[in-house]
Amino acid sequence: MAPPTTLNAAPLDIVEVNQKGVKHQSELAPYQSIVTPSSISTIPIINLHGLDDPLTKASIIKAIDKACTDWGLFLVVNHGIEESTIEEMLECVKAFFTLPLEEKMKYMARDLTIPVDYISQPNGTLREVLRHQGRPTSDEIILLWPSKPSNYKDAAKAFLEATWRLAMRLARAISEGLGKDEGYVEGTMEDGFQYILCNYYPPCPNPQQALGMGPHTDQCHMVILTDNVDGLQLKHIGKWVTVPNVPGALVVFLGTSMEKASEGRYKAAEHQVMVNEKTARISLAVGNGTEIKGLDARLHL
Ligand SMILES: O=C(O)CCC(=O)C(=O)O
Ligand SMILES: [Fe+2]
Repeated sequence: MAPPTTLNAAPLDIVEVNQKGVKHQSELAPYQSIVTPSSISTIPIINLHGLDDPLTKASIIKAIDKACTDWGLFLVVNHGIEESTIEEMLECVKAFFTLPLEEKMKYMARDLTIPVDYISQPNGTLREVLRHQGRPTSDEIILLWPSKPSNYKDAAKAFLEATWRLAMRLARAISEGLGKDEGYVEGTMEDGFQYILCNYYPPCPNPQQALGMGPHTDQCHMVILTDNVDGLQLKHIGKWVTVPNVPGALVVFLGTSMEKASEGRYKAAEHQVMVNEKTARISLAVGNGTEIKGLDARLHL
């Protein structure tokens, strides 16, 4: 068996980021002074193959603990979610956002009791977002999810269930990395809440002058995210670092309740989103956390 590996992403230095079309720091607006020129700034990519093998588990747990401590964000490969499950969900979400506006508007929540919502251009951004609960769920809730494209409900159910299983595996690994019982974090997620934000960012002719989403942290234990192109940025030691879109990898980052569960050892990842001049970007951000009930759950979306 191959030893577990903690691969390092290519250094996010100015040259590499420039090759991706982002301008030099001095040409950017202040909030986009983003580039970390140091080659030591490499976002960890953790290979989860071997996480269930007693021989290799400890070193993977150590790598996860280090990534959580140093970054609050890491990429995972061999994460156990089928490529086809992710692809189908991305395709469904893309198809949803290409529907006519009046069709999408059917999902605008009329009141706070409805656990599905579509918003066009929140806070003056160009973004569109479809968001809904993944857990707890029921046939009645799933009925409210988009009916177009026709496979949306099945694709979302499969994707969200697989994502929750991955969140549980990571919760166990994180607990051990914290020196606690394996079930420490998982125990707080027994009747846990899960939500998905499907974000669509159209191309923007002046990407230097706009942000897809401003700086924030998310209120959950961990977000598991996939996208079709770079755009997500993490604040790391005072600088914005672009999180690379690595084929086959998922992004994992910590939310505010994990900061609390870790008694401050880990920090919630502050992040923002850049827009792209040429390419529309879709991201699926799945928040996984503790139980949240009733109206609070709806407000949390
Ligand atoms: O689009 C992204 O990469 C991040 C989205 C995000 O931060 C969110 O939905 O809370
Ligand atoms: Fe976020």
